[in-house]
Amino acid sequence: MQKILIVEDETAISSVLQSILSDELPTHEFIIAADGLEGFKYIEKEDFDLIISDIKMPKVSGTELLKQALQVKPESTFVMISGHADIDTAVDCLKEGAYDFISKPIDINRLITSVKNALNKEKLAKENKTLQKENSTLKKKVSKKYQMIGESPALKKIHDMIAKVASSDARVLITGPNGAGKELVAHAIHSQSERSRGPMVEVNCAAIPSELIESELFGHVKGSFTGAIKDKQGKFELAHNGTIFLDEIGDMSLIAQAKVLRALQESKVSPVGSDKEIKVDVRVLAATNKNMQKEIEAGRFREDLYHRLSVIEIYVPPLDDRKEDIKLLVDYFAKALADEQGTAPKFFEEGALKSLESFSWTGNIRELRNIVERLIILGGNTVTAEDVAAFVRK
Ligand SMILES: Nc1ncnc2c1ncn2[C@@H]1O[C@H](COP(=O)(O)OP(=O)(O)OP(=O)(O)O)[C@@H](O)[C@H]1O
Repeated sequence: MQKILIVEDETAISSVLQSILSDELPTHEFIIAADGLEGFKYIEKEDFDLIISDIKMPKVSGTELLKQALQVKPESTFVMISGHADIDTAVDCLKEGAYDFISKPIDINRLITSVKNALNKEKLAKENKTLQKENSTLKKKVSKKYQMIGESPALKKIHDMIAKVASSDARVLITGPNGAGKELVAHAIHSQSERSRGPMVEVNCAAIPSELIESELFGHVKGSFTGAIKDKQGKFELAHNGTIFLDEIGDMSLIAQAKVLRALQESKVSPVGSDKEIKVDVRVLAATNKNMQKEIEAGRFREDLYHRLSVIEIYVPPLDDRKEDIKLLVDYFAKALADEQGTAPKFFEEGALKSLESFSWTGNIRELRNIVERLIILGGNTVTAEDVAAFVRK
């Protein structure tokens, strides 16, 4: 039940207020306090959805009550009641944080509107808080999904680099073989940066046909080419105030590279078929498994774009160069998979771990994760070296 506190020293007025408002708001509970002091005691003890307070009262005035209450309960919503003589004080109350004021003699319609609006505001504020909580839980879940496990010197160095670059807007090129964790690095940079409140938009440059990449990145207007049946926003625009992650940038066509270069130079994008330019504030992260020097020498990648993208370069080494992380990764994946399936995590015997460490992991961490999943499904309750020998062909 929603609760409203009426603080008023004139009992005639407080009972009229209560009677009018309880007709309008029959499901609300009303509590009356005879002065500011009593009102404050109630506020300390209970939470009210709305406090209606007279300004002029003996002992503690309405203004004082407002200040004190907002100190202990900053989210309280106040509607003040003022006499003709204290309109200025009423305006001051608004500056102090009151939601509204009503002057005496009280106009009933004005009172009801103000009270309903104030309650609505309170309801919206509560809903907003719940949404914020849900959002932070979701963010925590997402950041768990992108957790980077490992304590090898190589991984520690990567964590240090991420912490250093996250706070800046510098462009970062993340290099390393397939499945090594480049996407995780990109997510970690975004989530540790100021931009984490904004979007992170990922584009897999290798997966988009070259004739569509321009429209994908910069958007298009209806009718600009066959199939453009309506206006479409590009990924750069969608990433405004956030981060764009250009994955597999080494596979981007030279034509698209020229367009991206222009977007980076001017911080503006032009949708296909439009002469309009849209200003975007986007941090660019890119990743590739290609050797960029070779790509440049072969004329497949523009050197000027490479320099623009690689202000900072983070190299994620293959798993074979950090085998000391295998045990931690196996434990982590075993636990994550058990959580997903709602089962107890399986234990990997020392012998099983030793075998896994002896392999060469060309598919890197992605491959290790798949093998752990296979062993959990096919192996015994405890995964042994024999299980590894039986189910992993290396
Ligand atoms: N250090 C790590 N801790 C936990 N999981 C990891 C780690 N590194 C990679 N992974 C997991 O391995 C898989 C591959 O990682 P990711 O996609 O980041 O690699 P990538 O280098 O971007 O690969 P590709 O070049 O193929 O896109 C993902 O499921 C990722 O969550």
